[in-house]
Amino acid sequence: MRLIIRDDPKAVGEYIGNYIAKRINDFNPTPEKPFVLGLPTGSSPIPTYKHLISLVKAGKLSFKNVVTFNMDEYVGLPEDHPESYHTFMFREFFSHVDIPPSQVNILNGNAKNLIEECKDYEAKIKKYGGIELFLGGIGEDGHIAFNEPGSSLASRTRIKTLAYDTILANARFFNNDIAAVPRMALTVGVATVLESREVVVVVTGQRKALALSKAIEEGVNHLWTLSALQLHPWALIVVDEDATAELHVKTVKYFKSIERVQDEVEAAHEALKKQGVDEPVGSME
Ligand SMILES: N[C@@H]1[C@@H](O)[C@H](O)[C@@H](COP(=O)(O)O)O[C@@H]1O
Repeated sequence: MRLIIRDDPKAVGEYIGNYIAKRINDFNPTPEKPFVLGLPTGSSPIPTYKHLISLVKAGKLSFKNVVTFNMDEYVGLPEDHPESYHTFMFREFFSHVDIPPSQVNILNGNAKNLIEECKDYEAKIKKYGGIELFLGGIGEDGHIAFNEPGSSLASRTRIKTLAYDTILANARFFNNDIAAVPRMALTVGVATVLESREVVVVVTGQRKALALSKAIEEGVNHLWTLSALQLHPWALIVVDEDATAELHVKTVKYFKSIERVQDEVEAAHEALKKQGVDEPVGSME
């Protein structure tokens, strides 16, 4: 796992935006072989979306041959509700880039059969050959997507009851009316995320600091589902200074030293890929 520390959320967004753009451009996607990208909602990825939009507007990136799968959606919230993840994604991102809407996949939290909806979502991801890069965010309790504390680390896309902490945290999007926050969501599982070839997670703000330290300084633990990333061979967490507040100084120093040789790692990874070796370089993980 690598940890990249930047000064503030804007710099984090620029870093991740450039990173994703490079991955997509290097992949050289076509209609027959699209780049499959997993995406999150939340305030943390907004600077990344802003930067990706600016790259598209500058002609440096295109989403024409990108297929996206979103991480999660509330159950029972109308699709056109201002706080549905459908609305969020089109408002913050999809409406500003050149992705054909038919290539956007978001779980339908109003499906008649929610279990089938989840199964079909997993099947569709498989049909596309899996997710190339999953971008994620985390909750204050360390959840990735809506994989709340105690979620199975082998979980797949499913219906999930939201933790009270998450309902409280998300009340800010519903005029601070706790009763208005949906109690359930559909979410990809921890295993769905771990199965993607690469995972990039954005963590910004001091309120995420405890979750970050639990996830990277302690063991793999279903109470902090982000910690499952320790099992992924090609994981990157990009954070701002505020999010490092609970980390040991030696942890921060270690990851900063790793960053210094990151370019070499990237170059080695690329060289291996060119030789047809799929496994990413593991020495820096
Ligand atoms: N289900 C979403 C998560 O996928 C997201 O990571 C989290 C963080 O949101 P924010 O970035 O606004 O803190 O919010 C919700 O819980």
